Amino acid sequence: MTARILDGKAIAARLRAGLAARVATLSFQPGLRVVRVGDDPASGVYVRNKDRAAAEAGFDSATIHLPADTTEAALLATIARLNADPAVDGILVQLPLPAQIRAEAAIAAVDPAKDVDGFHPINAGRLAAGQPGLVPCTPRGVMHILAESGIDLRGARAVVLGRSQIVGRPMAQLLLGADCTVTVAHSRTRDIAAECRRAEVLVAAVGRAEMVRGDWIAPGAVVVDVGINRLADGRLVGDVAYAEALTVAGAITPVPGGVGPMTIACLLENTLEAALARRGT
Ligand SMILES: Nc1nc2c(c(=O)[nH]1)N[C@@H](CN(C=O)c1ccc(C(=O)N[C@@H](CCC(=O)O)C(=O)O)cc1)CN2
Repeated sequence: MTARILDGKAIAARLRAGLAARVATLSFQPGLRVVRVGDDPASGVYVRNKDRAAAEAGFDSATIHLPADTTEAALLATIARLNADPAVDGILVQLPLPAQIRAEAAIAAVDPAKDVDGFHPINAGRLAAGQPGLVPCTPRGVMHILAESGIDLRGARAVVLGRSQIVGRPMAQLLLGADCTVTVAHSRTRDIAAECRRAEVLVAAVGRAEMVRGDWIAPGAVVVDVGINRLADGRLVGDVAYAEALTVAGAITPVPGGVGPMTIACLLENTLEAALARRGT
């Protein structure tokens, strides 16, 4: 058996085209500002890709690039200025941040109505309470892939591997909201492989290259690989050993070309939503 490949790149392209068509009907351009601090090379690529995707879809997008020695107070002042700017609908602080800045302080400084990353505690709380709010882009992208691929989640046993604020926890909330029975497995879980083997839907978000082996996967399971790990030889791999998983899973997202492109498409979706809500349209 070879798993069906869930083509996130194609789904993201369709989502972006749909968003561009909606933006073209508006009397204003939704405004997005991405704040990058320092010179992390991977962040440079992601920020450029976000900026380009936003501009292509008709958003008013710009990156604010601050030096690596920026203080936390200076970053918070930049965020405060963007919070107060009526032309700005969405603010995103690219992670990781340099060591002298607490990510949680930067996240909490963003106006929740402009928090297009969905990381602010107010938006995280809304998601946990089942209330509408801005949802983190990567988990939102995973839900789009599953929906577009016709995967029935009602009553499914889902295992989320990883408990980060950015992916694991919101992912679990979204799957719960879609009527899955959800287990969150993490570094202290006693037998991770056994938990994964129980999954009909397995979402791997641990940030460890190829940690999930083929024999951790139940035959026919849907495997969503959120990991993006650059190996020493330059290859990009996920958290799942892809070649092994292909022979066991029923469906799988590749890396690259799976969840990653959805993160950027959902950032645009969040920005449009924030703009429509803020401007009362
Ligand atoms: N403020 C945020 N910081 C970070 C987030 C985030 O959602 N908000 N997520 C990641 C990085 N990220 C977006 O910022 C991101 C990572 C990867 C991709 C992507 O499209 N990956 C491609 C491969 C790209 C490559 O060749 O390197 C793929 O998977 O096909 C998009 C966005 C951490 N920081």
